[in-house]
Amino acid sequence: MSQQQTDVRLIKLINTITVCVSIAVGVALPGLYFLTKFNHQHGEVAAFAHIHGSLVTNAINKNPHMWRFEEHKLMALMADFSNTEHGGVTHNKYNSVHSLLNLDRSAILRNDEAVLPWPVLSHEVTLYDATKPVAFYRVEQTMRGMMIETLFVAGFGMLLALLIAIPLRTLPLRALRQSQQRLVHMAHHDILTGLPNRALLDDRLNQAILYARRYERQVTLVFIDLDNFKTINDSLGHDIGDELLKETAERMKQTVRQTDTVVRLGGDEFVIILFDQPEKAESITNTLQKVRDVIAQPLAIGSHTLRVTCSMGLATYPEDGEDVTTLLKNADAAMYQAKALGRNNFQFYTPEMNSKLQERVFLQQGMLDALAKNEFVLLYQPQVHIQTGQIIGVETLIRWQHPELGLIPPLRFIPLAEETGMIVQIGEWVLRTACKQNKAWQALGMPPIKMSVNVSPRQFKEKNWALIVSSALQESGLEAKYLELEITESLIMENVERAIAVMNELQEMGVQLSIDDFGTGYSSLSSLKHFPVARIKIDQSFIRSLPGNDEDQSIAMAVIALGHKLKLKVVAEGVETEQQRAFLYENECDEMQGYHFSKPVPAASIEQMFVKTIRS
Ligand SMILES: Nc1nc2c(ncn2[C@@H]2O[C@H](COP(=O)(O)O[C@H]3[C@@H](O)[C@H](n4cnc5c(=O)[nH]c(N)nc54)O[C@@H]3COP(=O)(O)O)[C@@H](O)[C@H]2O)c(=O)[nH]1
Repeated sequence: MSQQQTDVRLIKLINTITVCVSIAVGVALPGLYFLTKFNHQHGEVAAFAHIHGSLVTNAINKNPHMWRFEEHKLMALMADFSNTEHGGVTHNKYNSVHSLLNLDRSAILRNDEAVLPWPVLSHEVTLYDATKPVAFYRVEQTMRGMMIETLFVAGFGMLLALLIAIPLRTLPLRALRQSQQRLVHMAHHDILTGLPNRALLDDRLNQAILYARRYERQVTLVFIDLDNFKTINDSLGHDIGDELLKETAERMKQTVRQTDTVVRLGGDEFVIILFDQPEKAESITNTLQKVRDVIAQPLAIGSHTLRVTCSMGLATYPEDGEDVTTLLKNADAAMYQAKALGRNNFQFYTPEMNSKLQERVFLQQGMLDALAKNEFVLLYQPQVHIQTGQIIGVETLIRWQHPELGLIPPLRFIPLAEETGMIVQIGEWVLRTACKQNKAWQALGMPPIKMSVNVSPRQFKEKNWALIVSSALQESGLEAKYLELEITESLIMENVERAIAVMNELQEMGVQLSIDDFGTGYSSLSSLKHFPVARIKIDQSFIRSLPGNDEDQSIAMAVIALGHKLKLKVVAEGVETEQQRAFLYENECDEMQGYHFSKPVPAASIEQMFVKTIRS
């Protein structure tokens, strides 16, 4: 049954109850009053008739032949009884007419000649001489007074019924109306922020498009996604995340015009409909800048001061789409482009963006069963001891052998896997395969080397991550000391305490840890000494311009010195030239990895490298 039908039924029920209660009060009250009064008066009249009747019967019995002639005496008796208290019975306030009647019911005596006002209540008793009926005694009383009183009570009853009926009907109807309004509001608004939701977005955007079509104006749809919301939500909890969303929503609302609509699509995704735009880019840019600035303002929640940025994508009617679905799809594509371009910026939609989004969807769907179809492959890049030139380990690097797109590099699908959570399964597969491969190399008689595996933030946050690592080691039979997990600096900095706890757990298992991309993640140098890591990897961006660039020289030398002071091994990434190798050799960097020695290669190539090394 629809909500509308239920409501109609409820209204009918409320009306019926109101009518029933009104009738009960308005009719039953005077009815009850009348019945009580009637019974009382009827009883009184009957009592009078019996008492008087017995007195007259006494007179008859005393003087069986003469009582008919004792008119005065009987009259006095009747008058007496009709106006005074007698025998414990108080006389009724309504006048009574007492009559002594013949057997043919013609009057012998009557105490009052006045005609009693209608309606009249009467009671008759038969008078006997011995056992023989000789007369009747009748008492009559008017019910007029009682009827008038009943009318007053009826009037009062109706007033009371009205007083009850008004709130009885209006209160539940008001509550019903309020609940209907609440339901309608809930159906069109987001509960957390109070902003319009997707359903209302369709309606408002349609209206805006119709208006723009008629007056030859434009409508711009801005798709907004908060950049680092997920990290905040995961690390500080949902309550803080909710507060952040509420405040961000309020800030956006305050920034745009009242005719514009801010919508929450869900999660950390918002949409703004910029209504009635004169032209496309220029005037909008100011608004977008304001929205971006207002979102980026620091926000104090509890003891935390939070900063979020946002990525925005824009699609404009009519140029980028003429209906709600197309505009939304294109603004979404533009937003993804903004994300891909480093976040915290806005992008206007271009048709090429859709092909990127299509690829994204295509990859996302393909990734779901790529594991089952065995489409992922691992390459291994040697890590070399700079002083001896010996391979001391390899870094595991994934590739996706796509049946249609060919070999896909990790940067095209790992961020997507990270976003969708698929990285957890993929990462586990990489870990297990890498451990088995290293053990297989050992079984082939190769000298034991260290196998480095990249750990993504999402994987590291898994509650049972350490357990997965231990199970991969057990399953492969690889000793923990031959496994190294590479964790990025920014991952550690997301939640330093937890990262240290997990790293300690892994270190206790005997697994080695290294900090990847060192120098790019703003880790505080003081906290570095608490990280249970064995190695730091200088990011390739600092190696690329060596030895020519003075600043990169200083950074590389500083990282090497810092690492050695903390008793850590230092590895240089992305070493491509002999000059770079020489610089690192002179500055006592411990290990290196890069195209200068070898690109990432399949497992068989690593085996051949070892065979060559042994032969030479
Ligand atoms: N979570 C996981 N991340 C992974 C995994 N496999 C790879 N990745 C990450 O993807 C990023 C890109 O990797 P890739 O394209 O494989 O690039 C690596 C090397 O090929 C490249 N490299 C190495 N030497 C050189 C060089 O001399 N020049 C040059 N231009 N590039 C070089 O560097 C990448 C290795 O980077 P890093 O991991 O920082 O050591 C990359 O971030 C991978 O981490 C995976 O299984 N899981």
